[in-house]
Amino acid sequence: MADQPPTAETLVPPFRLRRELAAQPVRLVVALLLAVAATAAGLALPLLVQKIVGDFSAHRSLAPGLLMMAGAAVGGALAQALSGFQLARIGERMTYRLRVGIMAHALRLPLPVVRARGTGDLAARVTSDAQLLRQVVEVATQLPLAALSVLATLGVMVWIDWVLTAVTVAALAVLTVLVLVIMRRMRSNVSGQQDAVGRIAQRFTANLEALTTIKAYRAEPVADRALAGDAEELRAVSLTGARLGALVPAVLTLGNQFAMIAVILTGGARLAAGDLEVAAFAAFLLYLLQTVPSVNTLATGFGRLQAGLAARDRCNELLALPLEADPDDADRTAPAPEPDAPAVVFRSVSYTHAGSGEAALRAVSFSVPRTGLTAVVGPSGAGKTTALSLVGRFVRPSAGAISVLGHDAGSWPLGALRARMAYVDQAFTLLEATARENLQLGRVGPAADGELAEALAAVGLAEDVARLPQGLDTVLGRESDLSGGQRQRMALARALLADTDIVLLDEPTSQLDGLNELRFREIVERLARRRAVVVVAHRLSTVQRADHVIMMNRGTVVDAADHPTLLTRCLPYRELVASQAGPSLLGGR
Ligand SMILES: Nc1ncnc2c1ncn2[C@@H]1O[C@H](COP(=O)(O)OP(=O)(O)OP(=O)(O)O)[C@@H](O)[C@H]1O
Repeated sequence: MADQPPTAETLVPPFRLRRELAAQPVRLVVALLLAVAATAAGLALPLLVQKIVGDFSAHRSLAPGLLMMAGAAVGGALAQALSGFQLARIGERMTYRLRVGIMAHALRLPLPVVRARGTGDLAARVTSDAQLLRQVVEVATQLPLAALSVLATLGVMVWIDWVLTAVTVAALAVLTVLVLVIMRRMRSNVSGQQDAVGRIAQRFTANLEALTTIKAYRAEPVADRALAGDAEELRAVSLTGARLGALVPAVLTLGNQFAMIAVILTGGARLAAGDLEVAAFAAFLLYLLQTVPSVNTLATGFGRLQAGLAARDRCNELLALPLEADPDDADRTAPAPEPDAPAVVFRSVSYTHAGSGEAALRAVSFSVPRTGLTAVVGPSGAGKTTALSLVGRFVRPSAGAISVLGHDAGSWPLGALRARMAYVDQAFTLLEATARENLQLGRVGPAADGELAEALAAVGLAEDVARLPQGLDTVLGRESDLSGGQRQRMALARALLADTDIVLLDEPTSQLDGLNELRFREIVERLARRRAVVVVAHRLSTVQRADHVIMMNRGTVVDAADHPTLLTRCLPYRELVASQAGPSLLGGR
């Protein structure tokens, strides 16, 4: 069903890190055990060094100690690599689920929300935010292990010499406080950086989409300036982040040096006093050196965790946006169309576009018969496209009621409502998919080749499609594209094949030549014999043949009747027709 996300594997919002990590328990436990083994091998090394130094002093054989050391080193490295790979698999699965989940969610958001957010910004969540979140998997497992390693090392160090350990702990405590203060500020900075990335992506995508116009008007410098402004914003916020980030290794180095000097001075004094042996001091120093990477992992890991959590919040903010379908849609069954009810009825419908101060439709009422051609006419900005959007429930009325096939539009599950309609928009949009796939959008089952050929012939596209490099299986949109008029006819063929009760056509003849306009009229007349065809029309040739004409102006319905009646009784309609056709056409059909 069209309203369902693509696979059972997809995410149920909100995105929860712990749930994702726990989704593959065996793999996670194996990864953790391998990481523990690698850490243990690392911890054993200084003890083995201590043993070798002791064996050397006591003139015992060094071979067993050296063999054990080599085994611990190689085994530890192997365990670390395997653990990393298992974690990567968990991370990739999680990122896959997040990406698919975000994309599925974004496709199901209301159109005005998607427009307001911008395509580039939404794309940034799937690309850079998901990537940032990906690294959290390693970090989330590295952090406890690093903490464990530091604690275990400290334990062994206490066992070797508690005084030196106390000195080390004091130095590390100062270090930790400083790093934590920096990390807290990094999270909000990462969020700011990702917002800025989204803004750049948004403007860049919009500019690429408008590239023909930009080139035609030599507007590259204007676009450059705006893009450079966005890039500058990102640079500024990233620099603040870089300043914070650069502080971390500096503080770490300082802290480590401080700890080392304090330990060497204290250890030297204790050696001189005879309270510490050389072998124990050597082992202690090795352990101290070994805590350095773990402490570094802890500090940088917290930084990456903050970045990942900021990205998670941004992803969850998107996933929390309500979908356009009602939450109970899945549980509702579609009503059966009332046999004698009109196709569409508007009762006092008003609508104001988000962000617009003025209503696009004001208390609009009209009815579209179950079969026949209904033309919606009126000057530019009258509200014709808005009315069509309300029928398709791309937007919902601010006031009033819309009924479709005898039932309140709200009582239809969204997917079932749209399955009753074919829609040809002003842009004659084609998906980046094969001609065959484009033609079959909205169909429940695949169409046979004969059926496709018939639809293409009806719109005069059979030869054009045959000339494509792979015919019906040519991917449209990039190298192989169609002309504006061909796209328009493709969209019409799609509407023909969809076989729905209602066909909504928004200015479908604007790019058709004389012959194809004639074809279009024939198709519309054929369709209108069995279905309700609503055409937003500017061309008189379409309007004159309509069974029913709805005249709109400034968001209201001025009058509705057939063409001859409107000509006689509706002055704005007469004026509209006269402005397009001249007085000679005012005579009627
Ligand atoms: N996305 C939008 N956001 C804000 N206002 C909008 C939006 N789309 C349309 N409008 C406004 O709503 C009003 C009706 O627009 P609509 O596109 O429905 O008119 P129309 O009759 O189809 O015009 P045209 O014949 O020029 O296509 C206009 O004043 C327009 O400026």
